[in-house]
Amino acid sequence: MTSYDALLLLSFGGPEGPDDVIPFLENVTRGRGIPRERLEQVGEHYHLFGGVSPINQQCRDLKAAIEADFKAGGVDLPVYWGNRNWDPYLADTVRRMKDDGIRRAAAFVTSAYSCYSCCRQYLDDIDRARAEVPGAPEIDKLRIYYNHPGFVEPFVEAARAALDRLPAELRDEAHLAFSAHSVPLSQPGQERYNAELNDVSALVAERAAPGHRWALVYQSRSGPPSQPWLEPDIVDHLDTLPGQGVRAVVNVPIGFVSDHMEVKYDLDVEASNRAAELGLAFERAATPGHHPRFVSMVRELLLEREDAEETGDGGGERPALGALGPRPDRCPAGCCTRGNQ
Ligand SMILES: CC1=C(CCC(=O)O)c2cc3nc(cc4[nH]c(cc5[nH]c(cc1n2)c(C)c5CCC(=O)O)c(CCC(=O)O)c4C)C(CCC(=O)O)=C3C
Ligand SMILES: [Fe+2]
Repeated sequence: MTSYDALLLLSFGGPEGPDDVIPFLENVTRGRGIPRERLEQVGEHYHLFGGVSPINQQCRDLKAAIEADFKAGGVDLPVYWGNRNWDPYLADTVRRMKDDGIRRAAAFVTSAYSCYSCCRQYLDDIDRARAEVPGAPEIDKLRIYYNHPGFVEPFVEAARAALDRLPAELRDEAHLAFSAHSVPLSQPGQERYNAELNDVSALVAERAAPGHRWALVYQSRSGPPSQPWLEPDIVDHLDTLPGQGVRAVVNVPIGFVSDHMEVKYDLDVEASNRAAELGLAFERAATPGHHPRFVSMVRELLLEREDAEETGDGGGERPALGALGPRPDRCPAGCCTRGNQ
C-alpha cells in the first residue's frame, strides 16, 4: 500500500523548435535582470541545435524508465511530468492529475542540490501551479538527493569511463574538473550549494580516480558582469591548467542530472573548444540521465518517504554518502530563502 497515488516528475523544460526559443528564454528570465545580449547569445546556442533542447526528450526517457522500474519493483503508481518553463507546463499537468482523480503525489525534481534555483524555486512552482487549479492534489517534494548512492554511483562510473577514453599515456595524470551551474552570490542557499558540490565532488574523485588532482568549478553564468557569481568559470580554470603541467582533463558535470543544453553547449562546445586551443586532452563524463541506478533511486526515495510517514518520524534508513549526511526528509519552511541556508 502506498500513501501516494502518483509520482510527479518536475523539470526545467526547454524549447522544442526554433520558434520556441525566445518565448522559452523569456519564461526563464522574467523579472531576473538578465541582460538582453546574454539572452540573444544563449538563443544562438539553442539554434545550433535546431532550436531543440535535449531536456524534454531526456524527461520522456526518464519517465519511461521510472514507469518500467515501478512496474518491475511492484509500485503501482502513474507517473506524470510537468515543467517550470515550457510545455508540458506544471499547472497543466496538475490540472490533468486532478481530472484523473489524483489526490496526493510525490514530486521528483530533476535537480539534486539545495539552493534557491535548485530547490525552493521548484517548491514555489508547485505552490503556484496548485493555486491555479481548484481541488489540486497535494504535492510533496522528495528529499534532496545529491549525496544518495543512486546519484553518486552513476557519476563514478561515468568519470571512470571518461578517463578510459583519454589517450592511455595521459590517463594516470588526468585532472578532474567538476562543474556546476553558477548562481549569484546573492542567491539564498548558495553557500550550502557550494558545500554540497564540494562534498560530492570529493567523493566521486576519490572513488573514480584516487590520487588525481581535482577542482570544483562553475559554468553557464548569466548575470551582468557587475554582479558576483560563484567562480571560477570552467573556461578560466582550463586556462590555468597548462601552466601547472596538466595535459589532460576529465570534466564531470556534477551539478546536473541530464545532458541538457548547459552540458551540450557550455561544456561539449565551449569548454571542449577551449581545451583544444590549449592543447589539453578533454573528455566530458556523462550525467545520470536514465541510468538504472539513478532510476531505482527514485523508487527508493518514494518508499523511504512512505516508510517515514508510517513510522511517524524521519526514521528508517536514509542513504547518504560523504560528510554532510542526508538532508531533511522535507524541506523546512523557509529553506533556501533569504536568511536560511
Ligand atoms: C542552479 C541552476 C541549475 C541546476 C539546477 C536545475 O537543473 O534546476 C540550472 C539548470 C538549468 N538551466 C537551464 C537553462 C537556463 N538557465 C538560465 C538562467 C539561470 N540558471 C540559473 C541557475 C541554474 N540553472 C540561474 C541563477 C540563472 C539566472 C536567471 C535566474 O536567476 O533564474 C537561462 C537563461 C539564459 C542564461 O543562461 O542566461 C537558461 C536558458 C536549463 C535547461 C537547459 C536546456 O534547455 O536543456 C537547466 C536544466
Ligand atoms: Fe539555468
